[in-house]
Amino acid sequence: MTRIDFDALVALLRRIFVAHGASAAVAEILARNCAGAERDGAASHGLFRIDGYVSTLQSGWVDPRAVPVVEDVGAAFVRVDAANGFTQPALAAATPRALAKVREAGCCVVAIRRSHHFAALWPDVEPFAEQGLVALALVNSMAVVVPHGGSRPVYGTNPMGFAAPRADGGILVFDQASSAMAHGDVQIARREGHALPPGTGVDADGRPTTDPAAVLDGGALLAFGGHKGSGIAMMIEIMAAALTGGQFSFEVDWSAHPGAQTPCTGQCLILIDPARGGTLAGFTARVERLIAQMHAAGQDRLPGDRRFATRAQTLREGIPISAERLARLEELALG
Ligand SMILES: NC(=O)C1=CN([C@@H]2O[C@H](COP(=O)(O)OP(=O)(O)OC[C@H]3O[C@@H](n4cnc5c(N)ncnc54)[C@H](OP(=O)(O)O)[C@@H]3O)[C@@H](O)[C@H]2O)C=CC1
Ligand SMILES: O=C([O-])C1=[NH+]CCC1
Repeated sequence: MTRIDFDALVALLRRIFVAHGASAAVAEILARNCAGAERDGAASHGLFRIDGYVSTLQSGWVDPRAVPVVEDVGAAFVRVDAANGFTQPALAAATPRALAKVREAGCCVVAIRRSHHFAALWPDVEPFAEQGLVALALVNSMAVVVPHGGSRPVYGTNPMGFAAPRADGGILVFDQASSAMAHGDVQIARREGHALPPGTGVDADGRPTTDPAAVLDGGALLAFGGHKGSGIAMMIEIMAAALTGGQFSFEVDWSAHPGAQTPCTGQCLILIDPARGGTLAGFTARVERLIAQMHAAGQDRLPGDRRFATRAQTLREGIPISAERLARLEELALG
């Protein structure tokens, strides 16, 4: 293992995206996003995803030069047509308008459609919480999750990311799939030869299995927490696809693009100015009171703590990377 500096990793990933057809603006956003996941130790959506991005770009399934179209459709509603590009550039394009609406109306819905999301959600919500806002992001993906009691996949792994400001200027963040495990982690388990915990998925015949290959090759994942997670996955389909005009996970059809891996669906963000419920200081004091009770009850760490600790360490010491992976990235950067 060696270590790479965050900025050097961003520069290397930027070269890979540009070499595979991305515009400079899209490459910059995706490179920061993916390097940020690796920096934070978010393995399922860091460098592990680069081969998937590249094979998707080579397949012609996504437009890496897409220019998103931002539509102002109400006092607190912004719609974005990502134009078959990646979601993060569409969100970046909508952000100034959305922030202006939050300042005016106290809240804003951002509804993004025709968008590819292949990443973690916390990068989508953290910047808003750092500006004193509460942010909730919902994304659907590709049909790999069986609805509770069903026998074939309908839902995506449908993550939700939530962030809120804290009293000390920090933020509280959670970000999780609504499946028992993220699809990326099942792929990592197969690569590393690990069994899955019982209750993660079923094989092609609908039988419970702990074999990641059986889940990935014709099987499916289960929602976390039985019917409760299944209900959340359903809600996310409605918010990220029905509300935005994006595709449901079961509508994603990339069969004409062998190698494609990025689901083209939709994303919904809800931004709220907590000061409208009183004052920002009052809100953050209430958040701290809740956190104090959680700690007092024995919760030893908050969601986000592991990532923030990893981030602090890797920014200090560099991001660990194997020589083999670094060589592979250098090779991909040549196009
Ligand atoms: N784009 C897409 O379509 C999809 C993306 N994803 C992404 O995959 C990533 C991983 O998802 P998933 O595997 O479900 O996430 P995890 O189960 O690893 O973590 C979910 C959340 O719980 C927190 N957490 C974990 N363990 C504890 C603990 N013991 N006590 C308190 N909090 C804890 C994590 O904080 P911490 O981060 O600090 O560990 C995180 O905020 C997410 O970033 C998600 O957005 C998933 C599905 C689809
Ligand atoms: O890990 C996951 O479940 C996914 N990540 C991007 C699409 C689905």
